[in-house]
Amino acid sequence: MLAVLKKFTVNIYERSYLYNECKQCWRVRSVHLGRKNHQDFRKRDYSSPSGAIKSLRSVLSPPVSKIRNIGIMAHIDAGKTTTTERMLYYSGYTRTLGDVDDGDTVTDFMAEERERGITIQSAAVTFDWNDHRINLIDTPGHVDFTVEVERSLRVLDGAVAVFDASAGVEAQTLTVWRQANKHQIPRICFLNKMDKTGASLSYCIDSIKQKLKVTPLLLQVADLDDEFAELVLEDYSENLDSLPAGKFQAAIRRLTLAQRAVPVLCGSALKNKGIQPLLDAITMYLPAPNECYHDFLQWYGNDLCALAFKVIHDKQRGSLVFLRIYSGTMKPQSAVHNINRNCTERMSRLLLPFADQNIEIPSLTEGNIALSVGLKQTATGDTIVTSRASAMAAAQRAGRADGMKLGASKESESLILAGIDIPEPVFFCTIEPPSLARQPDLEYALSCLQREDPSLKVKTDPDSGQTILCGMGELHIEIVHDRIKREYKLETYLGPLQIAYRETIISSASAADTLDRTVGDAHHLVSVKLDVSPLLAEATVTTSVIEYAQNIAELPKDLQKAVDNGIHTSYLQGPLIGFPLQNVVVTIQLLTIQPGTSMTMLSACVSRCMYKALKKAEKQLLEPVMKLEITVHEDHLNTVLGDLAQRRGSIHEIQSRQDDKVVVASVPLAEMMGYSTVLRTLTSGSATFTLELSSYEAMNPQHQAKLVNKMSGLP
Ligand SMILES: Nc1nc2c(ncn2[C@@H]2O[C@H](COP(=O)(O)OP(=O)(O)OP(=O)(O)O)[C@@H](O)[C@H]2O)c(=O)[nH]1
Repeated sequence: MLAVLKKFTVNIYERSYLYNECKQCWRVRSVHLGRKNHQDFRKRDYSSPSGAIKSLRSVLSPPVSKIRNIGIMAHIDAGKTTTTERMLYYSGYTRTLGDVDDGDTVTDFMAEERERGITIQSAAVTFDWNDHRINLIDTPGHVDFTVEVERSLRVLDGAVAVFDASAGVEAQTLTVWRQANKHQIPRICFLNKMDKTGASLSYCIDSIKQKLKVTPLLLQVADLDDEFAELVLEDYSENLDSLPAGKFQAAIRRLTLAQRAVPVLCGSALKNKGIQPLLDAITMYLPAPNECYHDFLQWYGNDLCALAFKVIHDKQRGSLVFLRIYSGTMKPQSAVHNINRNCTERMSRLLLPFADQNIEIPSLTEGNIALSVGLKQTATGDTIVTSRASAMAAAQRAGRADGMKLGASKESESLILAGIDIPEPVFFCTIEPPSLARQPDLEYALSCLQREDPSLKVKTDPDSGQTILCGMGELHIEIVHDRIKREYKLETYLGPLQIAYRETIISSASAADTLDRTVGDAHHLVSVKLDVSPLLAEATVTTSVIEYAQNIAELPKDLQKAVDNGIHTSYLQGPLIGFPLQNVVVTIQLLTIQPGTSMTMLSACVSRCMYKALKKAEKQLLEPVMKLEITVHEDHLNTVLGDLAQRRGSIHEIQSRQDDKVVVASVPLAEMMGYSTVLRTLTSGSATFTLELSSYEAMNPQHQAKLVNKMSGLP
């Protein structure tokens, strides 16, 4: 069987191979469709949906083996939204074909998405295909929203990677692909835009092999090439019986689930080509929820365990929480327990995001995606169970399973389903309401948005008291600003966009400090001596690292916490221009506290002492350096490279992609402000780029001095 399957991976230009492949492709489909002769296959109409719109009454919980929780992931503009719209249309649940260019798609439902033509939030959509329930999660392609992608990947059992067939594997696809590898998600590839000039099957297959390092199984050629399909179906039809198609299908499924190979299909969503075979492939090759192993399921048995993977705020219904149910049953009008927030709250209604409507349902079982109404505290990434008691019981089982006695907090930690890696924001700016009286409205809007989007951080400037918005990119912050205006009817003012620098030290220093203060009747006296030194670690450490000299006896917990707090406070504001520290280790050499001294005074003294030590050390400013990938026509290459040189950019590689060049470079973020406009002007709008945080790197002394002067208000 494997020997035969290998034919899928050999030179795709060989006619004999192509014949074999189409033959098998046809066989797989004919078995799947339950059609026994070629005539039937040819009659299948791939250009219009089957029958009238389906009755939504048929929406009941299907058997778990018939559920597919699938994500669509890709580079920006590869056609995810168009593909999703076509799937809904062909599944028979929507009557009209939505179009991103006309702004009337089902999944891009936020106003910003419809206007900008990009997908910002992953929206779950449910529909049925060939007796299977498909829960489809559309994920955004823009690099500012990688957290959205990660969040949706967490709850998927399989994924479809959509490619622009004229571009092959692009930067963002690679990022999302790696994220999918991390979650071990079986995938199939859909080479979209085959209708486009410059679309190349061979180029895409090569780039999938080279960049994604996977074995592609090409499953579909015949559907796109009528002449070739005719050859296979008519002239060679007598020779098709050598291999049972069911075995082929099973082998492809095994390879896909084991992630040893990736089925590749092609089509054109815009021209309605290849969507039905893609839906067939999703049901045939991607796994059902009960085929995916999750460690924690053994602890819950039949109890409810679900993960909140998305929160949206609806004006009428309040917050709507998308949940992936891993075990048990969810019912409306019931209380559920949130392990992360240690609170119990009531779910009023349970909905199924079915096609373009939300359908009220009496219950939903494991493997499904539900939309709940009424949960007021649950945020993205929270774990939901039946009750506090069931969480405790599961925690005990988890403890027993590990064969060790776990502390209470450790037990509950082990029950929180794996969280999402949230990268540190690189941009920030102040945000102000139109008047002081509207400050509470702003705080409310920001707290709702943060519940939806964990990559959005909100802080208060300790000196000015201003609210600071921290985000993943210019677009991210711009969209938050737009949403506050649109959804919360609040006109806010953003300060200039600033870069989140970091600080570190490159030499050690020591300091001592004593705080002696009487407040009312209480006398507080504390003395501290400590050293700060650079932490020589390969990885970046942004949390405080504290060590105690050997002569210091183990501190009681409350004292230790007060010391931690003091150091943490200094860590948040470095000595140069007040940016957070990284890679600094603090060693407490001496600590004496008079009984009766408050913990706040202890923290204040430690913090002040650390600041003194940091001031003495040699300081270094670190700036975010981005990985930049620009796709540009070769005519504009030199102009783009010249411009990059002026931006302190280092070029790593220039790849050829047909008539285009792909420039891979690293550039300090400070040089990339407003780059999209500049690039558009330089290349007459023909180039595209992606930007992603690569690392924080030391600034050279001149740039550092210039920035420090600027930030300190010096000429
Ligand atoms: N020629 C051609 N264009 C397509 C095809 N599919 C989508 N497009 C166009 O490509 C553009 C992007 O399509 P979308 O469906 O919004 O892509 P997306 O991947 O969802 O984009 P983001 O949500 O921004 O990441 C639109 O202008 C579509 O009309 C196709 O098969 N052929």
